[in-house]
Amino acid sequence: MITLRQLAIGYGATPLFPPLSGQFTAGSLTAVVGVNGAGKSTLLKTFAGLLPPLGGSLSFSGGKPPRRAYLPQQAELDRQFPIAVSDLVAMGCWPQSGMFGGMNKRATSQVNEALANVGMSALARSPVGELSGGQLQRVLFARLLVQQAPLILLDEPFTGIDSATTQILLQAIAQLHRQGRTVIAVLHDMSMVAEHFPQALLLTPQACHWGAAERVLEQVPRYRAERQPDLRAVAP
Ligand SMILES: Nc1ncnc2c1ncn2[C@@H]1O[C@H](COP(=O)(O)OP(=O)(O)OP(=O)(O)O)[C@@H](O)[C@H]1O
Repeated sequence: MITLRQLAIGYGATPLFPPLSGQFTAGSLTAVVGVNGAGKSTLLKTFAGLLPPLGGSLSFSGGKPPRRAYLPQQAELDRQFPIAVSDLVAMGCWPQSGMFGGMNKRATSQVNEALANVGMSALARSPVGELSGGQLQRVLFARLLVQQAPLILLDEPFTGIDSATTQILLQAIAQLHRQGRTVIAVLHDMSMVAEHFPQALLLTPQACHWGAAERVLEQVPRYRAERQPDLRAVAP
């Protein structure tokens, strides 16, 4: 679905990591990992069409970019915007209905279903400004669900989020995967990657590693070190 050919990204003349080539196949579920500043968010912004590549190319099957649902890091969102929870979620219907298309029955039931999926039905009429960080993240996920985009881009969706919300959002991601969406998520928790993500892409300034998550994670020193005690435990 997305083919990278010698893709170079960054903000100045120097790319953040070596040119990247490969493919995100349709329906794949990939975690993007790497240390702080490796370029994970920048890569996602490039996929979202918010930043042009410095070099190489990014192409999509079908010739043009598919509809993309992009969830940026929470810090980049304006919490003070005066809007109710259900209206924020309904904004996810705009790509299909148009901004002034109004909410038909189908869109309304999509919004209600998405809020139920993330356990937020009871707060549908609450102002967004009154939500906790975890509640806000659930609502933003509900907005993402109603977008029904074939390509989903998630930037650190679990950072600073309580464990109950994390479990709900992991289930929502698994559901998107079962529906055949292509999901690319920036993550910091390597155990979570190992458990829930079949594919991984590790970015470092020296080299990028891309493929089956268990093999890619072997390249992460911190993850290898954490697993050493387990390996010793099963050794004869
Ligand atoms: N708008 C910008 N202009 C110039 N440089 C930027 C800009 N945004 C980020 N950078 C720099 O680009 C590099 C990569 O940033 P990016 O946010 O993509 O890293 P990251 O891997 O997502 O890090 P983190 O895990 O801390 O979120 C960093 O050195 C950062 O300082």
